Amino acid sequence: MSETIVVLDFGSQYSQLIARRIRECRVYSKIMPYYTSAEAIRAENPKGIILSGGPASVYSEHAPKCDPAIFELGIPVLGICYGLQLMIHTLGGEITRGHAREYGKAMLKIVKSGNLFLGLDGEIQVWMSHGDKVAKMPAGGFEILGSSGNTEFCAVHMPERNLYGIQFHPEVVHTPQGKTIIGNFCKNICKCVGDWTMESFIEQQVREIRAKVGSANVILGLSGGVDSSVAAALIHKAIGKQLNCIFVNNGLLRKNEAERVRNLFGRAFDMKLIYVDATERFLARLAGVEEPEKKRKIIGNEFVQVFDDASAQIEQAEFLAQGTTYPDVIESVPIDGNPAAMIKSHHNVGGLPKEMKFQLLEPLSRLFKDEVREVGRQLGLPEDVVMRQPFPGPGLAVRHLGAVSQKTLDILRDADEIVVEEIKKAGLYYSIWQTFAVFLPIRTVGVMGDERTYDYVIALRAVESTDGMTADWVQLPYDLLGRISSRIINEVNGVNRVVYDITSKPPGTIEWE
Ligand SMILES: Nc1ncnc2c1ncn2[C@@H]1O[C@H](COP(=O)(O)OP(=O)(O)OP(=O)(O)O)[C@@H](O)[C@H]1O
Ligand SMILES: O=c1[nH]c(=O)c2[nH+]cn([C@@H]3O[C@H](COP(=O)(O)O)[C@@H](O)[C@H]3O)c2[nH]1
Ligand SMILES: NC(=O)CC[C@H](N)C(=O)O
Ligand SMILES: [Mg+2]
Repeated sequence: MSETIVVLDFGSQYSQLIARRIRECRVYSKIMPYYTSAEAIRAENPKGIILSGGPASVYSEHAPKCDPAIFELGIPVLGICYGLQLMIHTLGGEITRGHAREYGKAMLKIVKSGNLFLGLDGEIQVWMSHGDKVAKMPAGGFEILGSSGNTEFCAVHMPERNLYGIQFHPEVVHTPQGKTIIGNFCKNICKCVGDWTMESFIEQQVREIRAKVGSANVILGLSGGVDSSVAAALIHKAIGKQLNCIFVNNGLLRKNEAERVRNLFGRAFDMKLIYVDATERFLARLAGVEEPEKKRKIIGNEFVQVFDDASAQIEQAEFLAQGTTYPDVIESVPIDGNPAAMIKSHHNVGGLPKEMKFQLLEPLSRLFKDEVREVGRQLGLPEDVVMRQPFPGPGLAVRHLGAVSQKTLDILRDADEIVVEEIKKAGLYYSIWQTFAVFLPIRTVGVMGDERTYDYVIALRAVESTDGMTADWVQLPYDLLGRISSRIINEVNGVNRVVYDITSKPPGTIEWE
């Protein structure tokens, strides 16, 4: 088992960031909801516990509280912001609404470095985001490690039980020494050696996959995207020919994608790859269908059927492997209850047919995306696979407004390829979340070579995002936009106008359907 630090989540927007910072110190981190019992936490055998921040106030009626026995486990605890306030409140101190709220940069004066601020002294810049403050410390036991202009008890320590609390956020980049502070907690205080590396992860997973699967067969839906590709490479390393990948060409893939995936995985990786060309099936079902949700439902259902048919040929297929990653499985704790309304139905092959009785194999379910990419690299996947931009399961259908046809999908494929080529040439592909072309089934008048044209419109979309939940349009350089536009109009038959989408999310969504 890897050394573990548990992050108790009180609904902070930064809980995942805390977990990632710990992993940057080569220590495995696990996020657990705030109501997890001290027993269940102890069962993880953690070297330390971090209490996250959170939107609530400890003195309010429905404030999320942790099991107070956590402070008696003999395991070091670091409370951050709400976590500090809760620790102090639980141990008999007093939290009140501060006179001045503190958001943004502040200076922390370190009065005692101790183990937490080892290597730091004097004044350091920290980032704050709070309205409550510690008004009174519990009687006895605590010492002050640092104060800011507004906050006397900004960093505190109880030596007897190895408890620490800080009012600022070390996990955000605006606390420049934050990494040192989290590193000090992991190494000096929790005594972790830091042996969580992707090499050790791969070795451990290979052993576990072999033990779990035995002599059975595994099937995996391979899309060519990052997650399923890395999962395939990892499982293949463990069980070789017992892995059966099913790659479905739904007729909605990018240009040359089918060939690329077959070459890489079938030939270069020598994987058992079942290639199903279901183009006709999909396009026949989609013929004349304009409504976006209807298109999505048809594609989802058809995927399941094709997958079901293909997997029926595989003997002793007891496991279904998926590229599920950590953000997919973290139990989110809704503190103020904000039920996200259904905007569009995202499709995965994950919606399995009911009759299939598979056990799931999800070897990446503890990793963040950047760790998944590192595993892919270590397994020898090329950079253009591990660094791909996300591509939606329903493919080009949600980037082609209205009813799709072979002819107009080809127009979109050609335009899309030019966009990706030019963005790569400009060195921007890997720093932008997504860049793509959208086909608009409307025609406008133009003039080419003195002749009137009446052709389709392509819209360009480029967005920055960290998780796809919110996004901002990218201010691409005008000359780059110009190059893309003239290449599309010159090289793609049927298009005579290119427009740029300058809508953020919200109010827009990233895909147009
Ligand atoms: N054309 C396809 N053939 C087979 N399986 C597919 C196909 N498209 C999607 N899938 C399955 O659906 C899952 C979810 O798709 P999703 O796009 O979320 O992940 P991904 O393609 O693996 O990675 P990424 O998020 O980087 O695109 C994939 O992991 C894969 O198992
Ligand atoms: O696997 C997927 N299946 C889907 O059905 C799907 N629809 C959208 N996306 C991707 O999700 C992110 C957010 O997209 P939207 O703002 O359009 O909802 C963006 O990254 C989209 O590309 C999908 N991914
Ligand atoms: N970021 C936080 O954890 C905020 C804690 C608490 N809600 C406050 O305003 O002080
Ligand atoms: Mg994908």
